[in-house]
Amino acid sequence: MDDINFAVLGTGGIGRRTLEVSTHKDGLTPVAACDRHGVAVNHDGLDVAELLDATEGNIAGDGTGDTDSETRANDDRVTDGGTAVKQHGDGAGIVASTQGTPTETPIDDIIDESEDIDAVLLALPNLEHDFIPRIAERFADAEFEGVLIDVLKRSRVIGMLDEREATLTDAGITFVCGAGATPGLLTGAAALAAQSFVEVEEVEIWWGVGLKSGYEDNRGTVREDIAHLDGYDIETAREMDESEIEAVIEAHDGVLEFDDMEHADDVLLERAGICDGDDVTVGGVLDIRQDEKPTTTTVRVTGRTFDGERGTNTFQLDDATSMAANVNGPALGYLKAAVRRNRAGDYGVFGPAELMPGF
Ligand SMILES: NC(=O)c1ccc[n+]([C@@H]2O[C@H](COP(=O)([O-])OP(=O)(O)OC[C@H]3O[C@@H](n4cnc5c(N)ncnc54)[C@H](O)[C@@H]3O)[C@@H](O)[C@H]2O)c1
Repeated sequence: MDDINFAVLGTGGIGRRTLEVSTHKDGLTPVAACDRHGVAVNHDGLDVAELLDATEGNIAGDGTGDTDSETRANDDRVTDGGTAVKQHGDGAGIVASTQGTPTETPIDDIIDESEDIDAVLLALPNLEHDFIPRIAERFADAEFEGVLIDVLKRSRVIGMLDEREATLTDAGITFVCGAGATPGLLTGAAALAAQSFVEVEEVEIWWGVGLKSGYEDNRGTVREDIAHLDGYDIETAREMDESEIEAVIEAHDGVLEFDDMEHADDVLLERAGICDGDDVTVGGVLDIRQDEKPTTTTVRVTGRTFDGERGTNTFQLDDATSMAANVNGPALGYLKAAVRRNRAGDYGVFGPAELMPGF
């Protein structure tokens, strides 16, 4: 396969690691990246090592995906407990890199360069449900022909992308949604595990994440997960200030447990014809204070075989594999699969299970 030039929107916890993992994969050249305040573009290839050094502990964002850069640009609060790490304001994020330039329109700046970009990975917070679908529309309006891929989690966003499918198809865009770990790797694993059965009764996804870098480096992920806790939703989580987030983490001793989450694995498995979305459950445990996973990530698919047996196929991730490895390896793997489809003229909206053996 020919080389792939790609861009990353959002260089927070996920986006930074996307760039790093891509340097270990064949044929992937990162040519553009942006965060809320800055953009870096080099069509010959970004210097990933320099960009990562410059943004270490220095993510421009608070995990809300706020589009209101005016107020943020003048906000230079130090939010890391008093050390000198900048999270907001002048010099935060990509603009700290020698490759970065400040901008108030980071996404439009990438869209302006998109004629020479094959694929764009969206590693943005999704605390406004239609944030990512609206960005997809902007790429389509600009006549981008290529791949868009996100790692979003919420079930209802998939419907919003489906509503825009005709626009995306007409533009020549292949959009892969929910292509991180869960949804993503684990959805694909469930689709594979289901192949033994002629009827799938239940899919149980149970994840464990230990975030060695904690809240500071994974603001979008942690804030969005808090929205799944009892008593919270996406609006309340978006409005919380940093001290309120820290207080929730403190009240749970750093360990947040989630049952029956609204994760898109259900709609993504249903749209691939694997099972009914109602038969899919997702839960897990997030430990924000240590590297070790609090529980082993497991996918259990229970079904009936053609010859009358009932069984459960189980897929487990090794506890040694980090969230960053399990989101970004698959995201870039799905990106490559999507570029193959796009180059073959296959456009529209796809989930990770649709890129696996059919059911
Ligand atoms: N599917 C999965 O398995 C999985 C796992 C982990 C995280 N995620 C998702 O990945 C996403 C990113 O999480 P994170 O922890 O990296 O977030 P983060 O807060 O660390 O980083 C977000 C980045 O987006 C940038 N950004 C925000 N608003 C922007 C705007 N309007 N324009 C341009 N850039 C903007 C910020 O500056 C920052 O660089 C979240 O939606 C999270 O839920 C998915």
